Amino acid sequence: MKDVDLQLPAYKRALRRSAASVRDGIPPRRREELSSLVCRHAWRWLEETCADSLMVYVPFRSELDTRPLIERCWKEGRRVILPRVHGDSGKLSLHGVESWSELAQGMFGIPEPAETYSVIEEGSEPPVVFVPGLAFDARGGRLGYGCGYYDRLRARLSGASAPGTQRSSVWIGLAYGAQILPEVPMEAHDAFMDMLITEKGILHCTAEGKGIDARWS
Ligand SMILES: Nc1nc2c(c(=O)[nH]1)N(C=O)[C@@H](CNc1ccc(C(=O)N[C@@H](CCC(=O)O)C(=O)O)cc1)CN2
Ligand SMILES: Nc1ncnc2c1ncn2[C@@H]1O[C@H](COP(=O)(O)OP(=O)(O)OP(=O)(O)O)[C@@H](O)[C@H]1O
Repeated sequence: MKDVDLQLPAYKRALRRSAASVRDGIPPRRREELSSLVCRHAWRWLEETCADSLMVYVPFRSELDTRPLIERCWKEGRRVILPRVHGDSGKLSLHGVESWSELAQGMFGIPEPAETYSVIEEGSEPPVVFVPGLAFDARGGRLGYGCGYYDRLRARLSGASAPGTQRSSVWIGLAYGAQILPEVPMEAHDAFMDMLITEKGILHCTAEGKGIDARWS
């Protein structure tokens, strides 16, 4: 094992702590304004795509608030899919949800659908996945809470497409601009995002992640 391998977990832990405190430091009213802008950008993008279903998350702690986007999707007849955490297997199950009343506090205090509720079968997963995170970079690098739920989901969805074909789902990180860092450390199992949406607009991620300020639309 190389020195860098030994140091990476500690570096990721420190980065998680500092990214969480940056996010917590955005005043609640400002978080609400920024979230509303991000949801508008996300909806604008969704209107241009023909995806009739999408996976999204319900926010907890100081995360970007996706609730305006979820309500817009319900109003306009797009299918909203939410994850449920399975702490024992480390898996996320996916569920179609049509109103807030279908959710209850799950593990970590996140509002989640019930275990048996409108389960999305493996192999018919959503074409669009909106992803939470502590920090992102312009390559599409992402730092989560460190349990690998979204990395495992990504591996599962990739495996579901036929060998030799391109992955069919688009992964989009939703974040405040303050969460975009010059570089987030990525390991072999970490899933890259295809796009990021912040209050500045939409960024199509590239492996080089260069020219970040010029590429928001
Ligand atoms: N809104 C939302 N839903 C989500 C996620 C998310 O990031 N945001 N997830 C994204 O994966 C999954 C939940 N993942 C989570 C993983 C860890 C912790 C957590 O509280 N971790 C502790 C540290 C635990 C440890 O170090 O062992 C902490 O942060 O204090 C919370 C949620 C699924 N649903
Ligand atoms: N495809 C996978 N199969 C099995 N284990 C995985 C897979 N992807 C990630 N993991 C495991 O998940 C753990 C957490 O990974 P990492 O530190 O990258 O989390 P994260 O991406 O920041 O968090 P999260 O996705 O929960 O928000 C690691 O121990 C890793 O080995």
